[in-house]
Amino acid sequence: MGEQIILNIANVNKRFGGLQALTGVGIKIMRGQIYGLIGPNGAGKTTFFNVITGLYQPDSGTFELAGKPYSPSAPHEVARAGIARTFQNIRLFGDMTVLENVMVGCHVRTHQGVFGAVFRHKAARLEEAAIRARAQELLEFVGIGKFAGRTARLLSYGDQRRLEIARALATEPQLLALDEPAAGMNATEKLALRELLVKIKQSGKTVLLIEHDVKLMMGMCDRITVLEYGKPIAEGVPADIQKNQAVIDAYLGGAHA
Ligand SMILES: Nc1ncnc2c1ncn2[C@@H]1O[C@H](COP(=O)(O)OP(=O)(O)OP(=O)(O)O)[C@@H](O)[C@H]1O
Repeated sequence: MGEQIILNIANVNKRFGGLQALTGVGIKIMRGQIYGLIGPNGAGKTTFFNVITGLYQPDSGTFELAGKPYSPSAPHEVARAGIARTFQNIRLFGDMTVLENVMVGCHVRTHQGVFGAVFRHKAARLEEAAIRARAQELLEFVGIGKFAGRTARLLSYGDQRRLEIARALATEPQLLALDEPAAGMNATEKLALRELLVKIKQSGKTVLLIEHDVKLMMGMCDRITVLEYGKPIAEGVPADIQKNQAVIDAYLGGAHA
């Protein structure tokens, strides 16, 4: 089986008024990789992520998902193309149950959609049962199956992040994009997150993530791109990134430590 490029983005430029936030940024991710985006504060990581996922309009750039051009013109277009994302600040339906949160994600890919579910035709009822089972399966997969009936906002912080990941997986994405999934986690939760991401990779999914914890990234990513002041300064396997002088300088630079 040959390697397949799942995400191929080139030459992204993005300006905010007088600030050139991204200059000639690109990324090439192979299917089944965990791919990391790192860089000091203000390097442009979130901006690049927001461009990829349709939240910000780029000034230029080419975008391909699984060999097909996709338009990052709006978040729903990107979701339909097959990129699911999570956010730095957790965005769950806090008053719904844990299971229902994942079921919402499943509905993105079903025939009946939300209206079918509301009007409860027979076909919709059958599909609803299948969705419920699939949602439960995803909760087991991310390790929070026993909390299915709990109100989402009552989950611990780490488990809410797991729930977000389950909900994103429910849309059956080609690419899972995670914005700082370890933010606010303690060391134990971080290790558990790393295990989960490796498991997701082993299930055949591709993951792109931004993360500030460089050590965590080095131990988990297949490849890493480093941004500084909106420009790519290094790309490669963690062992090479760690030794790269430009990367070391960027992190030790102090101005944005
Ligand atoms: N909506 C916006 N309007 C104007 N400037 C912005 C906007 N979003 C980001 N910027 C600027 O673009 C630059 C890159 O910011 P960005 O948030 O992408 O960096 P980052 O690498 O994600 O940083 P951090 O690690 O702190 O999250 C910064 O100088 C920031 O102030």
